[in-house]
Amino acid sequence: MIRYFTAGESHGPALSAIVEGVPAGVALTEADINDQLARRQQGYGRGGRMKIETDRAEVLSGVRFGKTIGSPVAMLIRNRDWENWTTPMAQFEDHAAEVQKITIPRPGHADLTGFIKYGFDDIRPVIDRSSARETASRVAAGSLAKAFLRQLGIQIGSYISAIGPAAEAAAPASLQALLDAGAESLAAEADKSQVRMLDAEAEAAAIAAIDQAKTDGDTLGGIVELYITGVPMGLGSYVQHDRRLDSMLTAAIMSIQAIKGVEIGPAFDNARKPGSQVHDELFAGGEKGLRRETNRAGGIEGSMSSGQPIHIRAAMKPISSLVSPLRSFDLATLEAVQSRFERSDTCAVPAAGVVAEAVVAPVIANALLEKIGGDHMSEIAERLEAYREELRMRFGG
Ligand SMILES: Cc1cc2nc3c(=O)[nH]c(=O)nc-3n(C[C@H](O)[C@H](O)[C@H](O)COP(=O)(O)O)c2cc1C
Ligand SMILES: C=C(O[C@@H]1CC(C(=O)O)=C[C@@H](OP(=O)(O)O)[C@H]1O)C(=O)O
Repeated sequence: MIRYFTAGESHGPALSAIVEGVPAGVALTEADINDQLARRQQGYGRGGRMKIETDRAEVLSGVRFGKTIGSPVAMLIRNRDWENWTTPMAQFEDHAAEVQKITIPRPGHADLTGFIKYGFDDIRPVIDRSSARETASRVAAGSLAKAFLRQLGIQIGSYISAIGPAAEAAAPASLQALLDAGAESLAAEADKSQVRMLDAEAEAAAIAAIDQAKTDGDTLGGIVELYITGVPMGLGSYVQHDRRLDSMLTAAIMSIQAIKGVEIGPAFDNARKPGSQVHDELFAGGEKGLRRETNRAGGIEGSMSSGQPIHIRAAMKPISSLVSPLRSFDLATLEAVQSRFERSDTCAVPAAGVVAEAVVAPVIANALLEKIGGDHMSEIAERLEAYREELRMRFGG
């Protein structure tokens, strides 16, 4: 079972991750990790920090001769910005007297509640750990599970269907072909766009909306579309609440900073339709084998993978650090004041898509390992192939 922890402050010396339980024998290159980190840094509307950082993971353990060895993988991602923060974020020297305390919380961020919960007199430590800078560690961790899954024919990819107030773009005509080629083809296509959109008109509208938000000192959210292809039938289970694949996947995505809604397939649209227009009819036999000809369930039935692409949609709220201030108050004096601005992205929805890909990878990897077991790659690949073959023998395809 893959488990991981992250550590690191946004303006501390480095971020880190320890990933435990990656099977042995997973082929791994530095690019498998660093390309994902670079993708996470992209996106129109990101702030000044992304010009400072060029995230790269230093792998400290768990890999030998380009393959995992089953032991924990420790990774370090240095913060280039640290050199500008050695005084306000000093670990052992006490600079409290020289560093101005931050006492005005931003509405919508973790500032107010974190300050009170942890008993601080300065919001800085809240800002530094609640920051989505932490998602660089999660993307590094997820890239290991992604590599493991890729080598078993399971791919994860995402694109963005909405940014800001413009109507959500309908799924493009090319979507099915991209999914047939594997969800990483979908992601590669999305990565060609600065906003990771597949529709040229929607892309132009999103860029214009981000420019307008920037001019207005405002921020934007949007919608991530995530797909996982090649998932065999039967991962997860209906028998116990904590084994439900949909609940594990949505919890992982909901754990991403600023994600406030998650649905499997078009769940909210389905809720307004009769069952006859929602449920995917079942077919078997012939060259196509076991199948459904629609995928309105988003690839999950009975909390188990159905064998179809898993489709998850996630809503990201607008960034909460606004140049044009909102009303707040000073925690030191309780005086009503305007919120203060902290360097920030205007929109980070494209990056959130990359993070979503990373956080679901260990969930799928663990559900697969639970189903077929195995400690090393060839054992796992053999067992998965035997399972797929058994289904083909029984149902065709
Ligand atoms: C990739 C990414 C980048 C983000 N960048 C910013 C940012 O620059 N400024 C900001 O205020 N919030 C940013 N956020 C969102 C905050 O981290 C988040 O709103 C905050 O931690 C409070 O948590 P919550 O929104 O989940 O309640 C970003 C989120 C993600 C996923
Ligand atoms: C640093 C990253 O994102 C940060 C997420 C973030 C927040 O509040 O979540 C606030 C900003 O931090 P800073 O004040 O250092 O510019 C973003 O840049 C990153 O994604 O690597």
